[in-house]
Amino acid sequence: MSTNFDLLTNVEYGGCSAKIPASVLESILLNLPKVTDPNVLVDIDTHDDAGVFRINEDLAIILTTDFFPPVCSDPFEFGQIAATNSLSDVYAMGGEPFLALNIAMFPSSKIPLDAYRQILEGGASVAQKANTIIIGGHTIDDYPPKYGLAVVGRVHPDKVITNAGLQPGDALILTKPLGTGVVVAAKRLGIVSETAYSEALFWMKQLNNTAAQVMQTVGVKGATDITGFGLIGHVYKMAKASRVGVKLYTSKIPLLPEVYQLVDEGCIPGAAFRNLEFVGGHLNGDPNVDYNIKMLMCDAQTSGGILMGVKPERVNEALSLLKEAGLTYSAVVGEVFEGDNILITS
Ligand SMILES: Nc1ncnc2c1ncn2[C@@H]1O[C@H](COP(=O)(O)OP(=O)(O)OP(=O)(O)O)[C@@H](O)[C@H]1O
Ligand SMILES: [Mg+2]
Repeated sequence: MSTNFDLLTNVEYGGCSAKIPASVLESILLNLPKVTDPNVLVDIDTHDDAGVFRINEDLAIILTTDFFPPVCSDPFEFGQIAATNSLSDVYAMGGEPFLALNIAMFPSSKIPLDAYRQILEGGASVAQKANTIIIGGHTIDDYPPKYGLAVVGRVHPDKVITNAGLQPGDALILTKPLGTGVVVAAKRLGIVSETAYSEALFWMKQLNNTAAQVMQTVGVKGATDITGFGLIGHVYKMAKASRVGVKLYTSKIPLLPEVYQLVDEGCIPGAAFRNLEFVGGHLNGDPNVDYNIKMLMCDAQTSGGILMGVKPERVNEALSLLKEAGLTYSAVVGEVFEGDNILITS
């Protein structure tokens, strides 16, 4: 029998907005022992999406894990979104996932067990779509529930895409609309329409697989997926790792339906303010910049799109391929320059 248990009644904040603030994470990771193995192509030094290890001259493996509390009411959809988000870090590095483990925390005495079954089924359905085999997992009794995957992917060692690979002159393309954090907060408050909520869920369930293929086709070297630190936070991390400056255009940012109005009415989740604080003095905004869009650029995304640096001569090709693949909101949202600041202009 299937139960209809509303997971959102059980969490204060879910999805990638449950991550600890980026500045706190950075200060903790600084103290971990340094990695010296020459086969480690990417480690935590550059705060990238996943670790990459070279097996031989034709193969490197990508390893990543992500899990979080519910971001939507329906258990099956939560499983789908959490799995899509976990797989995303492999795609962001230009790879193809193929193996995974379930990682789950579930309060077996507080929530009907059937909801757990549905979460795992949602995850399994996405893994299947991504040609990824789930070969095991781990479950802890814990409240609130949390779910995600540990994923192994593969990539050619010369085709690894990193957050340190942006080059001055690159155009920045974003593949999904922003505002999932705002929509989920508004859903809890009962102030978002069912249509806008469904649209947010639709985008959180879209795999970043086609974006990864397009990146390889047009020779992208620098990319990341936009998640808990928001567009601004992830751009700042990329700019720092790539030693470049980035300019973002508020008028070009793709947004989910209703989110501009919701932010205008004051529906701004706390994570957005933490992300703005993280970038702090490195952000130089045009004083006339639209405040609501600036806050949406800070909104913590769950299972967000890929932000990729594309050579100007390949931009039209990349945009057509992304749109043909159904990523209809894909747009150039900024550009990379020699420097070290994040500029926001209209
Ligand atoms: N407990 C930890 N131990 C070691 N490294 C960590 C730990 N937590 C995070 N990291 C590292 O910090 C960096 C940033 O982590 P974060 O989870 O923000 O990246 P991410 O997986 O791309 O996020 P998202 O899944 O939201 O896209 C990564 O290099 C990650 O491996
Ligand atoms: Mg990531």
